[in-house]
Amino acid sequence: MKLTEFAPAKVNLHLLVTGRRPDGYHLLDSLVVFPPVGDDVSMTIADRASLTIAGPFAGSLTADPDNLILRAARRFGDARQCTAPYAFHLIKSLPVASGIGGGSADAAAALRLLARIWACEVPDGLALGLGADVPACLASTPARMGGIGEVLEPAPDLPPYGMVLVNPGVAVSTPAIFKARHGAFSPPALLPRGWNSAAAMARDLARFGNDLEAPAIGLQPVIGDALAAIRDQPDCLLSRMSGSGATCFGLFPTVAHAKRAAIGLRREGWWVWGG
Ligand SMILES: C[C@](O)(CO)[C@H](O)COP(=O)(O)OP(=O)(O)OC[C@H]1O[C@@H](n2ccc(N)nc2=O)[C@H](O)[C@@H]1O
Ligand SMILES: Nc1ncnc2c1ncn2[C@@H]1O[C@H](COP(=O)(O)OP(=O)(O)OP(=O)(O)O)[C@@H](O)[C@H]1O
Repeated sequence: MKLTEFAPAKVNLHLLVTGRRPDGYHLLDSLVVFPPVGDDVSMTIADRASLTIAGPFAGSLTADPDNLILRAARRFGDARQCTAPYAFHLIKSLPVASGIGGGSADAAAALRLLARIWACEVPDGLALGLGADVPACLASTPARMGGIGEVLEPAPDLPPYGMVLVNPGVAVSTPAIFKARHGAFSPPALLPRGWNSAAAMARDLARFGNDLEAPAIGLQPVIGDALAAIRDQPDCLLSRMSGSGATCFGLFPTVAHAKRAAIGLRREGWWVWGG
């Protein structure tokens, strides 16, 4: 029997660093959404745990025991005092270390697969122990993220909108970006209960940026080029970086506008999606 879970990208529509815990982790306020682009994780019964990887970004990863999928399976097995003798297969369609939570999404998909086959809930705290983005990716529904990533509240009602994602071909280390961030902390965003148009949503989000964008551009200036290229597309309502970068997104009035913009954004070495 083969079970499959889609592991959608996570996009931070805004990302404010609101404080720092004594252990060094940062407190965040973010609105996260999960566009319909991502990896696929499947699982079959086997003699022992294993992982194979295919897909456009398979070459950026090794299927070693440190892979977040195998880490997630081990942790879940340990929590249930059993092993997880499953063969996982990952189709890696998202760029690696790119601010859209690909590894977190894969780990969350592995947890969902095991929860399905074991007919149980994922134990409290297990997702967060794998990474700050894993709790949000476990649910993979729009959410307002707080704490270091573990506080998840319902997102405002979202209107229909189009989105492009652009990764300018550079991998970015999340700890390095947090370390490069200096200055005051931001207050959390004040957002309405919902928006009835993409333009209204973009207008409000324009007031709250991504506090990691400037440090990321400092380390990888090509991120600034990606943001400018998105902004230059017809009908672009807002362009920002997601997470710790380097992937940037643009908001558009409709999916059709976003798909058109994605065609205009194609560059050698860039990964582009629109939908
Ligand atoms: C920037 C975001 O993408 C926003 O959604 C996430 O907070 C990052 O989540 P993630 O990649 O799952 O992060 P983790 O693997 O838990 O942490 C990597 C490193 O990022 C830093 N980190 C991460 C999350 C957080 N709230 N504060 C931090 O300071 C820490 O140095 C940590 O050692
Ligand atoms: N299945 C996986 N997919 C991607 N990266 C993985 C995976 N397993 C382990 N990793 C490692 O995790 C690190 C972060 O990768 P990931 O793609 O999740 O970063 P990210 O998109 O910047 O995440 P975030 O938005 O949560 O900061 C990489 O250095 C990568 O080698």
